Amino acid sequence: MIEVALVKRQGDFLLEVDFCAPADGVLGLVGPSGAGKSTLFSCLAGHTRPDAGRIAVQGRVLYDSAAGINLPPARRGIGVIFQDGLLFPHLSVRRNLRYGAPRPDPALEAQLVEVLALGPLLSRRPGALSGGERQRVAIGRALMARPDLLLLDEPLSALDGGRRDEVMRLLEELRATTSTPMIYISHAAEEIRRLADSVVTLRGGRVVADCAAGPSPCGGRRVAGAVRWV
Ligand SMILES: Nc1ncnc2c1ncn2[C@@H]1O[C@H](COP(=O)(O)OP(=O)(O)OP(=O)(O)O)[C@@H](O)[C@H]1O
Repeated sequence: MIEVALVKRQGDFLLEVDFCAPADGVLGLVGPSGAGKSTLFSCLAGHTRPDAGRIAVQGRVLYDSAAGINLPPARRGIGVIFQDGLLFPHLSVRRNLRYGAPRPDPALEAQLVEVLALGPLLSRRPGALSGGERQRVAIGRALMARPDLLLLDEPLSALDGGRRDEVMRLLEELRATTSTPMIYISHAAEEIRRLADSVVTLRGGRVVADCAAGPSPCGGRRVAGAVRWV
């Protein structure tokens, strides 16, 4: 279960959300520009400290203002992937991948190289990769840490049509083959339709309960009405 209840003020903007979602599959996070998606992501990843609230993933508390808990990003077990697949430019693909792992993990590395088709790229540096290839490496590096949760912030938006489709197919394959839950921000309805198992819609810093609810994964304790099971 992914449990999120938090308040964060930024200037005139107030993010105030309270929802839960199953910790498997893909949760789509959608909403118009300025709705607070990136702010919520940043709070989940630990880059922004909420004013109050609680965040837990699989029962593990990452942030709890009442209990004085605020784990730093590196201890949250969360992998983050941004639009432009930030990689270390001076390291080879192989070393970028290994950088993600807290300790050597040859079995996982081999699996990811296979699934992400990185074999021919391993000795290249990021400057010699296409956008889609860079994004595949970024996904691999995040997964090398065996995260409890993967956050993807518009991972396809910097890619052209062909590359976008290539990485989308890969994400579909990952959803089917790994047990790592993902939260996926996108403006593209098509991406959400293909990838997301459930959806949270943000508007003006709040979760909008605009869809019929299925059974609540947390016993109706939270605003299950805000989560649409697609
Ligand atoms: N440091 C800041 N200080 C004041 N306001 C901020 C700050 N950072 C973001 N905001 C405001 O918070 C609101 C939410 O921004 P956020 O980036 O989370 O939205 P978003 O849904 O991710 O938008 P987009 O889809 O355009 O990326 C916006 O109104 C933004 O102007």
